[in-house]
Amino acid sequence: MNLRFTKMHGLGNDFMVIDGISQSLPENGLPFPEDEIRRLGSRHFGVGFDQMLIVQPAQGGEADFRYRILNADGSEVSQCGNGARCFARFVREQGLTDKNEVVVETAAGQMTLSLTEDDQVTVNMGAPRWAPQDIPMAATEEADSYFLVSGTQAWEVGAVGLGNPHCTLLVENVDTAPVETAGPLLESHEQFPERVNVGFMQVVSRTEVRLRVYERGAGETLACGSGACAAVVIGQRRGLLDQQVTVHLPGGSLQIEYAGTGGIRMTGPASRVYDGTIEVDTD
Ligand SMILES: N[C@@H](CCC[C@H](N)C(=O)O)C(=O)O
Repeated sequence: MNLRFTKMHGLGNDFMVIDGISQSLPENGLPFPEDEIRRLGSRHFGVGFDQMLIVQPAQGGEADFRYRILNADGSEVSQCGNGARCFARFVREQGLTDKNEVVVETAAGQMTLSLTEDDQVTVNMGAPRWAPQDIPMAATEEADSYFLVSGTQAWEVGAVGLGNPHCTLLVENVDTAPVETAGPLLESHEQFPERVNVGFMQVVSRTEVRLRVYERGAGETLACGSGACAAVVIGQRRGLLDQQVTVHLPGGSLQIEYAGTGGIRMTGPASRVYDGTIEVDTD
């Protein structure tokens, strides 16, 4: 069987997007087994992506759609900020909706996505969850920062749940931050039972930061939307940042706004790269 897909990206965080509304998928909603997702995610042996996104009909309530997110290592997760913007553009361009405001359900709950006239997408990412059990993280009580120890190394991080787990370290300069070495150690640190996305944030001013993210299940990406939201609310909690912050990532910039209550708003672009077809083994 042939399956159509669209390659998209949000600031270089790239996705293989599959329309599971106009194409029929297996009963579990997943067109590929985990090892095949890993192969397709490979930049040498497959399509190459950070995450695969699967668009499905909503299961109920007031949502317009449901979408599922799979990391390049095949693990299924509940939140993806850049993916949400690409998802919104995808359902409009595929003609699956004519709405400019789309409500989508994910395993993390409902989100509202708004397509703006200047071709940007704003996502209400929901409220930050600080309680350790909601991140989830092993810690006796909620704190502004936590010390994580691994062997002879220790790091001070802020941690927050946004439907997926994040921790963020403050660094002097993101260009020289130990992303390739500390990233994997912290991603699977024992205090994060579901692993964690690891952000390295350089505060430039109260309204501007630079950020690199070592993503759970994907390694360092050119941008991480939920990581940008996490870094901003962690910086705000420490009194370092204002309500509106521009986050510069290797792939480009996002605008993040959080007033201390309600949801975090993230605004940025979403781009289509190409449409393709792939043969799926149905045996
Ligand atoms: N790139 C994403 C986050 C994707 C999921 C993440 N790797 C996880 O495992 O939680 C974003 O833009 O938020």
